[in-house]
Amino acid sequence: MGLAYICRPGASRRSTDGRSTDGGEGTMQARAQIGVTGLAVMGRNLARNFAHHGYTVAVHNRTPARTRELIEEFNHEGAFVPAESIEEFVAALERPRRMMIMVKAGEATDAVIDEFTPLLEPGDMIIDGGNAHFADTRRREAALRERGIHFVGTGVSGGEEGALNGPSIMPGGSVDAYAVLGPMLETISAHVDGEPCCTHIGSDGAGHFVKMVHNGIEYADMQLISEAYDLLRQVTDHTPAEIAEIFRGWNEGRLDSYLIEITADILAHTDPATGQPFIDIVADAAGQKGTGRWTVQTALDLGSPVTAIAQATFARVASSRGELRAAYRAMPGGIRPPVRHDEAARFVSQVEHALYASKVIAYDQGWTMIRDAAAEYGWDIDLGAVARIWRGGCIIRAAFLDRIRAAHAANPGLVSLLAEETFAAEIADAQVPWREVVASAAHRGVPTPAFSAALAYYDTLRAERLPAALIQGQRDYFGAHTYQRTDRPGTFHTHWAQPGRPETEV
Ligand SMILES: NC(=O)C1=CN([C@@H]2O[C@H](COP(=O)(O)OP(=O)(O)OC[C@H]3O[C@@H](n4cnc5c(N)ncnc54)[C@H](OP(=O)(O)O)[C@@H]3O)[C@@H](O)[C@H]2O)C=CC1
Ligand SMILES: O=C(CO)[C@H](O)[C@H](O)COP(=O)(O)O
Repeated sequence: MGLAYICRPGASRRSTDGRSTDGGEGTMQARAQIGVTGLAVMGRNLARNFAHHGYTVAVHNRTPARTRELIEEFNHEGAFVPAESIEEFVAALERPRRMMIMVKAGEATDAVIDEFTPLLEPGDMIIDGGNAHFADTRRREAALRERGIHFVGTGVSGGEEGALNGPSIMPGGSVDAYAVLGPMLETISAHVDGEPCCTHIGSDGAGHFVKMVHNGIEYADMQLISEAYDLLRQVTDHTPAEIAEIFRGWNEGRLDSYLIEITADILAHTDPATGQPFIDIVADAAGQKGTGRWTVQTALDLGSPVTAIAQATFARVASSRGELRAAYRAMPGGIRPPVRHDEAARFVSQVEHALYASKVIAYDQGWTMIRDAAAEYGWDIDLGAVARIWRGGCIIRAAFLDRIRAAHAANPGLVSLLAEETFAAEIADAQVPWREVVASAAHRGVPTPAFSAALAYYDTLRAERLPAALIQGQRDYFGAHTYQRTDRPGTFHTHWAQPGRPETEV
């Protein structure tokens, strides 16, 4: 037997924005302002979040047991309309229907869209809150637009806790759809300084693109923090608990962020089974679901040089290649001893500089990629607003995002954070310790792929002249691929095999 139209007594009177305001009318034919299908950790908590904000929420899951569990555990929290069939679910939604899909990204999303679409009507809205690839979102949006259905690919970040208490939300899709959905999504999002961590990112796949880059930056930030930990562990004699305290201190300053905060907690944790530091009993092979990999693949297509994000992604892959690590393990490593105890404090300060500078570079790379995609796909993305909505709710929330927001607000054409004077001054100030840390890591055989990539990126972009000239010469030599000259316009080829190596303009 289906469960639809059973709802918590008392949720039928609406405030002016459509939210339920009171109770007292008993069981009724429910009309939900929003529906959520897919009730695993994210969908379940987003449904509860909508309900906590006064919306009547239709809930559905392929396996009905999850729907029943939600109702058993949380029905008292708000107005839910449980549905065991897709027909019941669709019938429970007010028109235009607003349904959110929170299922495993990929084939499952297509399966759910195919199942539900025949039951929908022009003007209805499907919000895909999963971590979909933006190209899939563009395809789905175009197909559903043909049928008059709005498809709103929406990035959601914040994990289980954020979904419940306020995530960062990155909706794409049409302006018309956002006019209807925006107020609801903004209401359930995190808020910082009274502003919602939700904004319309741009048309079709822009929301999922920006969420993908968020995750790419997340990979870089996590790798940089992990490298900082590893340096403090291997180059000084600090214990994990002492390093936790160092991170707690950093969290009071310019590195203030969710990821630094949880890092301190993780490092301070003792494994109850062994009494060992938790960090020492976790296998050192990093997993991934794929959004970092998509970021790197897409960056190559766009020509966006996201080197720190790429190294962070490859570092996860390398950590999981046990057979390769076994083959390299016996090779010689560092050529310098750890720093002396009395030098440790100085080294800790240098690592803080290196971490901050590398982090600025990684975020800058992410913004470059978003700008490149906006140009490629015709998305009108407000780069300052992206920083604004990442200040709360999401995994990379950090105090310094407010400065990125302010930098873009002051200069909407900002090409790089290093073109903004306070960031430029900080990075200039950090460059000596940053170089010393990377050199120190190399001397001691501590792997710092993301620190090193960020520093190399900085040196690449500030260089007056790059060895790319030699690459052009090589390409012309073996493949007649031509080159440009520095002294006059045109495209040239040198006939390398001919006597006198004459040059022709092509
Ligand atoms: N977990 C996280 O921290 C975050 C996740 N996301 C994204 O949110 C989405 C949901 O994530 P999460 O809650 O972790 O759940 P999962 O990604 O683990 O997906 C499980 C859900 O997908 C449903 N599902 C799987 N295949 C199908 C199918 N063919 N047809 C219908 N339903 C199907 C499952 O239904 P059933 O119960 O019947 O198996 C279940 O409800 C994903 O796209 C994820 O990438 C986004 C941000 C953070
Ligand atoms: O989207 C998220 C947060 O923003 C998820 O936490 C993300 O799926 C984690 O990615 P991975 O498993 O690849 O580390």
